Amino acid sequence: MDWADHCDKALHDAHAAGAWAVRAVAEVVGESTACRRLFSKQRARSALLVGLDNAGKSSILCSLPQVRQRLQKFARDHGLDELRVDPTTALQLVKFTMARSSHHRLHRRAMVNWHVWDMSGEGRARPLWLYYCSLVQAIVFVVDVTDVERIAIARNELKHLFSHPSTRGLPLLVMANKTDVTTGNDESFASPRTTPRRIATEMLKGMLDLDALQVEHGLHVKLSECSAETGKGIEPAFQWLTDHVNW
Ligand SMILES: Nc1nc2c(ncn2[C@@H]2O[C@H](COP(=O)(O)OP(=O)(O)OP(=O)(O)O)[C@@H](O)[C@H]2O)c(=O)[nH]1
Ligand SMILES: [Mg+2]
Repeated sequence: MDWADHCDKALHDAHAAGAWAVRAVAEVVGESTACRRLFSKQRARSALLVGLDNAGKSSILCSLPQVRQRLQKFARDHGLDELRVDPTTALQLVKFTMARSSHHRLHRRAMVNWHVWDMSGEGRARPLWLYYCSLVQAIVFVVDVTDVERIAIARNELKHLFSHPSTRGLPLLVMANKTDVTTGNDESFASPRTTPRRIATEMLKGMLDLDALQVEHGLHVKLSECSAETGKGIEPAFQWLTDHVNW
């Protein structure tokens, strides 16, 4: 029996016996790098964080507890009173770790080491999105729900991004950000009599053509409300991504 057969048989037997046996088998056959990779409880995965300028992409990352703690330490070490998020120039790479939920049979509480490419949303920097999308396993698209005037531009940019063959089948997390902003009339966009000031999340799905994108490109899509200002909805959204990224 050669090595590949040995691994196949070990996997088959382990599946039959239950997940605990897979771990035991992994220890026995763990000499092979390929096998170690197969059974490893950690994965490095990359995501592209995009959306129009001022949508709140960098603020969202900074409000993740894993990232915020590191930034606060940096601020303390450098005598800074407050952390300010400036518009991103071109791109920045932000790394953090998140555990997968325990529903995965073989890799309970497995860890994903996220490498998130936080891209500038400025018009002239958007062509970079297409270059970086071939390097990632997930896409996060941030929309500012108060930016009613530019929602059509956001939709076109999202569509353009998913015209790239590398994005096919990738999980897409759409974050409806700035939901903390009160407008006096939350559903105002639905009423032609009032000035539209905030997009209701249930309307965003249609406005971004998410159903069509999902069907056309075979995507896993999740639309999440959030606020980088209050931190609400950010962790659960990234938890979804961590659970749905290709293992
Ligand atoms: N009220 C409110 N303001 C927010 C929220 N998220 C971000 N902002 C503000 O929106 C502005 C833009 O935030 P950024 O995080 O720099 O936006 P960005 O998408 O990274 O922008 P670029 O890097 O230029 O593409 C900042 O003034 C933030 O303080 C939010 O959830 N609520
Ligand atoms: Mg930014």
